[in-house]
Amino acid sequence: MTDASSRSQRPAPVPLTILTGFLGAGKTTLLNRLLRDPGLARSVVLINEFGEIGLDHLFVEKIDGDMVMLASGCVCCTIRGDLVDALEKLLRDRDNGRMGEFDRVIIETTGLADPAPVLHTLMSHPYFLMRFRLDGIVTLVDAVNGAATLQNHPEALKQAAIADRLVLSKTDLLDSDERRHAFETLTRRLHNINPTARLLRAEDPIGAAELLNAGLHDPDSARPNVRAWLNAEALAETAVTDTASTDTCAVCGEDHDHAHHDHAHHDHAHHDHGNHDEAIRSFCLTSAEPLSPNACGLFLEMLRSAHGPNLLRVKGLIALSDDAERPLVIHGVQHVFHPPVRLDSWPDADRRTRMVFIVKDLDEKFVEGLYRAFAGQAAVDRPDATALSANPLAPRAGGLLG
Ligand SMILES: Nc1nc2c(ncn2[C@@H]2O[C@H](COP(=O)(O)OP(=O)(O)OP(=O)(O)O)[C@@H](O)[C@H]2O)c(=O)[nH]1
Repeated sequence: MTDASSRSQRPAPVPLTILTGFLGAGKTTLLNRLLRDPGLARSVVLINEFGEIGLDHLFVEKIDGDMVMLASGCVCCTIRGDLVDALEKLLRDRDNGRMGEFDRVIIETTGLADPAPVLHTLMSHPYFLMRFRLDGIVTLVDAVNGAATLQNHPEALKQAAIADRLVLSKTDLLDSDERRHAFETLTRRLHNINPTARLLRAEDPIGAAELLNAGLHDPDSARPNVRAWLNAEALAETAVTDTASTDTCAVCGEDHDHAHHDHAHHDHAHHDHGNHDEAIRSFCLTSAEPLSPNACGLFLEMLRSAHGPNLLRVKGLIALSDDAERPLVIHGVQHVFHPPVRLDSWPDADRRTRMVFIVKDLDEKFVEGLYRAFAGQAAVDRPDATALSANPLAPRAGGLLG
């Protein structure tokens, strides 16, 4: 059999959605509603309920038709192997006709889960990379208790930071001015944490169309929908090939001359953006210059190996110099990156490299500087230039006494 014919017989990858949110945020309630949507009639749901099934049970137990319950423990750590086993079993059962066809898999994680390791499992398993495609991360946030949860539980903050869709549940309980005011603050805060995610209310008549299909693949067309997936428009852009540009700060909404604007001083010294989630920042780097494939690999590897834990999510479309007509799609969650995909052509007229970063405790200037260095655009940065000019021993025109 030729490569081409075996490829053509390979089943299309099944879209996989991760549904997360803190304990009691309303995941199961939303899921029950979603599953009534005829568009999701052929979905399989993997549920990981913390502590609900003892370890002496089978690691996967088929319950209630298309529901599969994962064993006790947290999907992000103790049963990551079980998640792999459960997904492999699903594929085997489907391929062998032991279970019906399914069009989608939804994993509902326990509220205590860090969703990143679940994504790592999917992004680094060679067989799953062929059989599944990550469709998106839907995170539920309780409109009443969400602020306190974000404050006290770092995993909840991370669930919000890496989401493609943020769904606010329990908005029907906003029955006082105090609660409504707190809710407005919460929505602003969520937007600051993750401006690229669509913010929705569970109370609204939202269904599969609004919540799902948040991935790179557009089910309505044969082409990837990179623009919607990146949603770079939601962020201020930092043009790394320009010497200066005026941008709108993603944190405070003010315009700045980027070359002279020090975010670190600006937003912490003058603005109160709320809470310790200020350490989470999102930004978009753009560049009109194609990057050599080697430089691109080194840039991503350096970023990943040195700052992996700080990269909550990285998505990008990169122009490469070996074939500037075929951009590269990158997608990383912390230190794990999906194998990069080379597109056949640009998705629209914008031929610039665009990389969206959601990071924690990582300075945008650092990432920008690193990109410049690999793109061969290294420049003396401003603090160093100031240090030089303020140093009486630094060489200058006219000599030391000049
Ligand atoms: N008023 C109101 N109650 C809700 C809403 N969504 C969920 N609830 C209630 O909140 C409680 C928790 O909802 P679940 O759907 O079980 O939440 P969960 O995130 O699956 O909970 P865990 O699995 O324990 O993490 C239940 O009593 C729901 O009835 C909502 O939009 N409005």
